[in-house]
Amino acid sequence: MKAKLILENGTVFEGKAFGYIKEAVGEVVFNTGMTGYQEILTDPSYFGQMVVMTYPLIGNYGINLEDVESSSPKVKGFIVRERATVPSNWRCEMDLDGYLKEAKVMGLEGIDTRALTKILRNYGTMKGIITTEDLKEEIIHEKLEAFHNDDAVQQVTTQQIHTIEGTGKHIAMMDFGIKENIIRSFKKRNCKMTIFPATATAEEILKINPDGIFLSNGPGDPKALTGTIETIKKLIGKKPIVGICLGHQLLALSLGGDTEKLKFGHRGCNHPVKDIMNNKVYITSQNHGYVVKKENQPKDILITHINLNDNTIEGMQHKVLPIFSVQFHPEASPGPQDTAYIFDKFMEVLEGEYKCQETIA
Ligand SMILES: NC(=O)CC[C@H](N)C(=O)O
Repeated sequence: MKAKLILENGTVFEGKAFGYIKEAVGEVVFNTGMTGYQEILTDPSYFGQMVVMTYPLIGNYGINLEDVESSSPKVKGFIVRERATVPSNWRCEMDLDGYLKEAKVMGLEGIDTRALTKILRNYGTMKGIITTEDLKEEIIHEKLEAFHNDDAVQQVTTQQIHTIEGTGKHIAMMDFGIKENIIRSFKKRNCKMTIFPATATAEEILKINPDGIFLSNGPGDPKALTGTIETIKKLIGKKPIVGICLGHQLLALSLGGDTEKLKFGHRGCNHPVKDIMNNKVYITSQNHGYVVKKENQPKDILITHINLNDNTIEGMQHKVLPIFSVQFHPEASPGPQDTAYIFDKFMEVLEGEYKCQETIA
C-alpha cells in the first residue's frame, strides 16, 4: 500500500507502508548504523521517535527474540530505503515486517533515505507524519502540532520496584527506559540490582542501602524530568553514582549544569570519542538528541570524554565525590564494545577506588 512521510517543513516522501499499517506521528531522527536494527527498534530511548536507517538495506538477517533491548519495539515508526523480504540467518525467528505488525509499529520503505537524512542534517530534527491517506494541509499541521513526547519516561519506566539477584555489589538502578544490555553488563559483573521506577524517591532508594546508584538511559528532554532532578540532588554525596546518556544529562542538571538540544543528534555505531584521561580514542555507540552544555558546566566537574566529530561533551567526573557519567553507550547493542571498561571503572569505584582525573594526571 502506498504511504508517505510528510515533514514539518512540508517535504513529502512517497513510498510503501509495511509493518502495522496505521498513521504515525513522531520526531524523525536518523541512525547511521549498518546493522543493529533490532536493538534500535527496542531501545526505549527512541520512544516517540520515527527512526530512519541510512544504511540502504534493512532486515536481511531477520529478527531473533534474544537480542532485544526491551520487551517490544519502542519506536513510533521505522523508515528504510529497501526492506529485505527474505531474511537469512541461523538465529532468525521472524522477519522485520511480521515483527513490526505484531508490535503495531508502522514502517515506510522505498523512499530516498539519503535525501531525507540530508534534510534533517541541514534543517535539524523535525516532526513528521507517516500516512496512507491524502490529508489536508491544516489537518497535517494540527496533528504535528498536537504531538509531544513530554511523558516519554513515564511510558517506558518500570511500574514496580524489582530485584535481580546477584552475589556481588548491590546497585540501585533508576530506570528511565533502561536497555537490557546495561542489565546484562552488570549481571556479568555479578551485581545484585534493585530496579526503581523513575518516580522513586531518594528515601526509597537509600532505604535499601545500595553500594551504588545507576542512572539509566531514556527518552525525551532531560529538563522535563524536574522531579527526578530533585531526587538525584538528594542522592549526590550519599552513594557512588554513575550515569549513562539520559542519566548523564540528569546528573549534569542536578549538579547545576545545563543541557541543550543538538541540531540533529548522534545516532549510530561509529562515533569517535576521546577519553582525555588515558588519551585514547574509542569508537562508540550513540543515541541522543540532547547534550550537556559546555557553557555553565556543572559545578565541581571535570570533562573526561569529548566527541571528536563535533567536540561536544561525552563524559564527566566529579572532582571530589565518586560520581561519573558518559553520554555514549558503553553497553553497545548495537555497536562496538570498546568502552565496556566504563562498567569496570564503576565496579572499581564501588570497591572504594575513586580517582579524580586531576590526581591521576
Ligand atoms: N539514549 C538516551 O538515553 C537518550 C537521552 C535523551 N533522551 C537524548 O535524546 O539526548
